[in-house]
Amino acid sequence: MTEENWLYQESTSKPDIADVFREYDEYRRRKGYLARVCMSFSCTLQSRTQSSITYPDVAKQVMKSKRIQATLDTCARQDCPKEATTFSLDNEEEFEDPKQLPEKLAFHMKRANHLLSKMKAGISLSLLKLTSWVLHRVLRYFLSTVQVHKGQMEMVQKAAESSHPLIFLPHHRSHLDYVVVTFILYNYGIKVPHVAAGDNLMIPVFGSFMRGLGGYFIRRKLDKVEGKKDLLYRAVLHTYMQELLRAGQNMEFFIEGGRTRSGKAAAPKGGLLSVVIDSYMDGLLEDAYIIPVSINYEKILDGTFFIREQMGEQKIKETFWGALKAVWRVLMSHYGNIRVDFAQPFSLKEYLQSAQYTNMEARKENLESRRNSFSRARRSSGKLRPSGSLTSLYGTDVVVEDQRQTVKDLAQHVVYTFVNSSTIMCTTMLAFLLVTKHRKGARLEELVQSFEWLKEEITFRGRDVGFVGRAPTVIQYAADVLGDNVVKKYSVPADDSLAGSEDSIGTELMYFEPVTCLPDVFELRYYASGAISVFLMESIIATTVYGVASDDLDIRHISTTDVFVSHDEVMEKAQRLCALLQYEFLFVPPCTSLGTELSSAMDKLITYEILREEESSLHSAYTDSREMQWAKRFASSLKMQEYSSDEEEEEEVAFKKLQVLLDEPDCYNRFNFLLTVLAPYIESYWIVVQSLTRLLKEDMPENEFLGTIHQIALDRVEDGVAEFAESVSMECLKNAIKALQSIKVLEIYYDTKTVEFTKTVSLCDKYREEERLNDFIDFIEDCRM
Ligand SMILES: CCCCCCCCCCCCCCCC(=O)SCCNC(=O)CCNC(=O)[C@H](O)C(C)(C)COP(=O)(O)OP(=O)(O)OC[C@H]1O[C@@H](n2cnc3c(N)ncnc32)[C@H](O)[C@@H]1OP(=O)(O)O
Repeated sequence: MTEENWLYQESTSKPDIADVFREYDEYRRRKGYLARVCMSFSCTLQSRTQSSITYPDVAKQVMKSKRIQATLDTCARQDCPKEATTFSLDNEEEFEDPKQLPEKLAFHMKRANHLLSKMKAGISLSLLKLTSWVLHRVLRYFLSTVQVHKGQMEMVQKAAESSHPLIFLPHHRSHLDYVVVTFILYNYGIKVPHVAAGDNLMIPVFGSFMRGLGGYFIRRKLDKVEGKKDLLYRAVLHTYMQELLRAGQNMEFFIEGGRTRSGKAAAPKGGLLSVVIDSYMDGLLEDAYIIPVSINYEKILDGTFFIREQMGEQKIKETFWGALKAVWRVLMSHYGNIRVDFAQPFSLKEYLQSAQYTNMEARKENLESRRNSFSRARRSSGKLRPSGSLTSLYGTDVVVEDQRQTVKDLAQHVVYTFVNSSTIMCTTMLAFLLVTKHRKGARLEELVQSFEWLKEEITFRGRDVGFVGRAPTVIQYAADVLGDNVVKKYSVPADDSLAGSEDSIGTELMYFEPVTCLPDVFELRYYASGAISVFLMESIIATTVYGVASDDLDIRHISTTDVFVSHDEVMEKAQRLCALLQYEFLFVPPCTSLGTELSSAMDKLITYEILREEESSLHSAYTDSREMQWAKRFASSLKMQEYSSDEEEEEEVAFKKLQVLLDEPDCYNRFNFLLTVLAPYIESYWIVVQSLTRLLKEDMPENEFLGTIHQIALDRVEDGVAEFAESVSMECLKNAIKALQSIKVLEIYYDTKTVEFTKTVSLCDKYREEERLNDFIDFIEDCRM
């Protein structure tokens, strides 16, 4: 048996994991020859067949809907010479030339029909059957298994038995994502979803297939002209989705709005999700089940498209020939195993109700009154009304901020769930170890030790790993799957200085070395990113402790020096670090407080004996005057004076301090490991904040600023001074600018003095003082390894 086959057998030997290919084969084998031939095309894994499921065309209902009628009226009136102030159709006398109205109405009606026909899906059962049959054969060319968790599939099937639509929200990594999700659902006898596809995918032949398999096409930017809402387009999309939901159709969309370029989840978009929430608010939908999905690959199929973009190059446009070439490349390669995780389905209704209790009372009242007012409106006269929405995509006015937050919260909850419930594949584990613990490379024995340690850490934190088997075999397999451009694998004689093990002189040792130079390092980092979420919060605390104690802490070797940091300073600065990295990671779900999560991460570091907590009073706690001053400032910011009016008492307030213990190898290694998890990001952010001093002299066009910092990052790598080559990541630099804007260090405005109203970056007033800006830069500088 070859090594690969062995691993294939092993990886599906977990009792709760099913391989869709193998289940299909066994099912067909059990059925006998005749049945096998007859059911060749229609075979699904479950007794419930797809033939009993219907996929109605809702186009007629869309065009007849009140929302579309009212929007047509609005658009027609907007085009007429004199604007009307009301949406009612019976106000024609207000126009200079009432004859124009029907003409304009007809024009917009034609446009609405055109938009809808370009958008809508047309699911064909025969095409689904044929595609499933083809996929069962073709996918095996380049995949070993498509694994699902049996318990999860049972939960999804149970949810599908209810009368409510299922909303699948997957993490978007590859073009194979939607194929695999529909393929699995089809095979498990679940109604396949309608999937929102960006209109860039409307390419000849492929586009038509996609429609027949559930794809409907949406613009990736709703409004063609910036600042002007395309009301008709929004209304068509909104109504189309609502009618699908009303008809009980399942849905799927990629809430991040595109494939991840870094391997991490991107900030979610709220447009399509707002329609689902709006449908519930409108009373059109009694309930729906939300199902976050994560699709985990051993090797990503989409090649290295993201490397170009991380290096600052333009995205390549999707074309027919490009798609054909990609299919051919995929068929000629091997991509190992895929594991698809469906998180526990949750009821939208229950989520919104519990959000009402946990979130602000005000939001609750808004939602309630909104729902009630809509029900009243529907019961009242049959007159046309604009049906403008307050929570959603189609708002005739501005979406209320409070309602927008409800949608954002749900979107973040979904992203948090799919990131934190994803299975960690063996390639991710190997890449993660190679960018953190073994950046300079390691012998197989060393990697085996680290691999087993990492597996234990992952499973201890309640996450699953996507393989079974002995670590040495898994590591070698993972290195082969990742390929030579990511991990170099070679043999070295045991007496080589690299090997260094005395008892193995004369034999050969396997040595693994990550490729850490540009641009290939982005591929390595891409895979490694999948494991960051496991250690994220602990890494934030470790990085902050290091930042706070940087003057006294030398992490180059084990040290027995007593180093103390203030507990509250660490907590406060950790929150600031999270705010700075807000576009890189989602630290906590919206229903949880960041402070609580940081505290429990700190408790973990205390348990590992990296930190020791000590209680002490303010006046004796710190010999260092900087910390003393900080502690006093912090005390006053906590409004201690409310409890103690005189200075004497304030001085006696107990403060927690933390001793940093790096005298044991285990603690020292873990602390260093935690620092390396975030270190490349810190380096990118440091490059950006350092460059802020340029803005002290004058504001800069945003593109020029971004270009300058990208060039600085590239030069640092070329000059050999960059610690991490991946710090040049364009996505990271852009995220840093967005975060600085969000925490009000930077502001971006349109320069009206230029002809094209150039987007310009400038420092916020507070940071125009050099001293203040330097303080801020120092904070990031201190966190750098
Ligand atoms: C067996 C067989 C197997 C084979 C099987 C094959 C399957 C064959 C299927 C093919 C399937 C392909 C699938 C490809 C996969 C992709 O193409 S992924 C890319 C396309 N998908 C997406 O982007 C989905 C997520 N994106 C969104 O939801 C975005 O919001 C939209 C709808 C695209 C719009 O984006 P945008 O124009 O950038 O605007 P955005 O700022 O998000 O907001 C738009 C409006 O939404 C509303 N909105 C936004 N956020 C909020 C909020 N938080 N609260 C309330 N309202 C909000 C507002 O009205 C807002 O307008 P404003 O009031 O701000 O003016």
